[in-house]
This record gives sequence, structure tokens and C-alpha cells, in this order.
Amino acid sequence: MTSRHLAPGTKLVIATHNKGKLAEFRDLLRPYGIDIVSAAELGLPEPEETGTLYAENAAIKARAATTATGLPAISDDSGLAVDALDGAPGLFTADWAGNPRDFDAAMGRVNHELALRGITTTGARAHFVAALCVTWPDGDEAIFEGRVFGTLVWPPRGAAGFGYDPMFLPDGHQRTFGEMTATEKHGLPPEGQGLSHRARAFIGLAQTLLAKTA
Ligand SMILES: O=c1nc[nH]c2c1ncn2[C@H]1C[C@H](O)[C@@H](COP(=O)(O)OP(=O)(O)OP(=O)(O)O)O1
Ligand SMILES: [Mg+2]
Repeated sequence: MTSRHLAPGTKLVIATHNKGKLAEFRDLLRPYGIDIVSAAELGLPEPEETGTLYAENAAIKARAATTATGLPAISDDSGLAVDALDGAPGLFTADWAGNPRDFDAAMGRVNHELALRGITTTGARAHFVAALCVTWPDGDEAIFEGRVFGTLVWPPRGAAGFGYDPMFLPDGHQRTFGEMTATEKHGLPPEGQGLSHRARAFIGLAQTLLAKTA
């Protein structure tokens, strides 16, 4: 585990081309006074995600950004695992949305694959996973993981968030991630203990690497 700190004023690359994730990281990092820029904004290419684990893909993305810029980077590799689909789409969650991304089609495919197995989508068990990787210019790196369990709903509900948010209902809640504000989806202290997979992973990262300035 690194003892390094992302000090206020540090320039940090968010190694993503996903605008929804970037918006969440901007929000999560706002209290820490860190100057962030995304890989997409820097015009960096999207590295091939050839890993067999979320943590591996996260490391590939963060290392590519640090190598290209000489700056520390944070990446996120995440996905939705549906129990009745043996964990699919899992590592292929982004791929199910095609290129360019179409998440209505991706959610439709989840619904369709469940229907093929005779399973009702509403109530089907699922969870989101996120692995965040921080890489430093000297090659040091650290991984933080988070997950959130819940059920699917069909039809999807809500227009907030991104990706598969409108079809995911976290356990203990009445509204999908698509019906929550960003703050509710994060569910961070002092109001909550961390709700989304990304926010739960971020808590570990923040405790280890960030000093609160506001
Ligand atoms: O909170 C979430 N709410 C809804 N959907 C989500 C979430 N978190 C991940 N997801 C889905 C959509 C995303 O496309 C895929 C991850 O794929 P993943 O490769 O990690 O991200 P990506 O290709 O969209 O962006 P990038 O690799 O540039 O960071 O899982
Ligand atoms: Mg990706």
C-alpha cells in the first residue's frame, strides 16, 4: 500500500472516456482541492481492456494515462453482474452497449437474455462492481474496490446518472440509480456509509490518499 498523498493543488488525470464517470469523479473529488483533467479531454487514446479482472483493466487504463502524461492518474473499471446470467455482462458491460454506446439497447439486451431463460427482469438479483486504480509517475500503484447489491427493474426508471442506472434498484431503496441525484447515488458520509460501487471504492481511496481541504 502506498503512503503517498494526493495533496491539494495536485494535477491528476481521470483515466476515462466515459462522461458519466467523469462527472461522478468531479463530484467526489470536489472537497479535496485537486485539479483534474480527463484522458478524453487530453486526447489520449482508449487503451485496450485486455484484463480478466476489473482490477487489471483499471490498472491498464491508469498506467496508460500516467505513462502518457507523467502525472498521477485514477481510473475506474466497472460492470454490472446479473446472477441469473452467470455474472454477465460483467467485464463486458461496456461492450454490450456497442460503439457508439447505446445503453437503452444494452439494458434491452439484459432484459432479453433474462427472458430467454424464462426469468422476469424485475426482481432479478444483480450487483455493480468498481475497481479504482491510482498510478504514480514512479510506477507505484494502488487498487480500491467497491460493490453494491440490488435488483433489476423493467422497464427502466429515471433519466439521471448514466449507463445501466435506470434498471438498477439498490437494496433497501425505493428508487433506481436513474431516479437518484448524484449525491444520493454516492450516499457518502455523513448522510450515508457509501452507496454506489464507485463511491464505496472511493471511500477507501480517500482514506488512503486524500486530505480533506473543505
Ligand atoms: O455507476 C454506474 N451506473 C450505471 N452503469 C455503470 C456504472 N458503472 C459502470 N457502469 C456500466 C456502464 C459502463 O460503460 C460499464 C463500465 O465499463 P468500463 O470499461 O469500466 O467503462 P467505459 O468503457 O464506459 O469508460 P472507460 O473505460 O473509458 O472508463 O459499466
Ligand atoms: Mg472501457
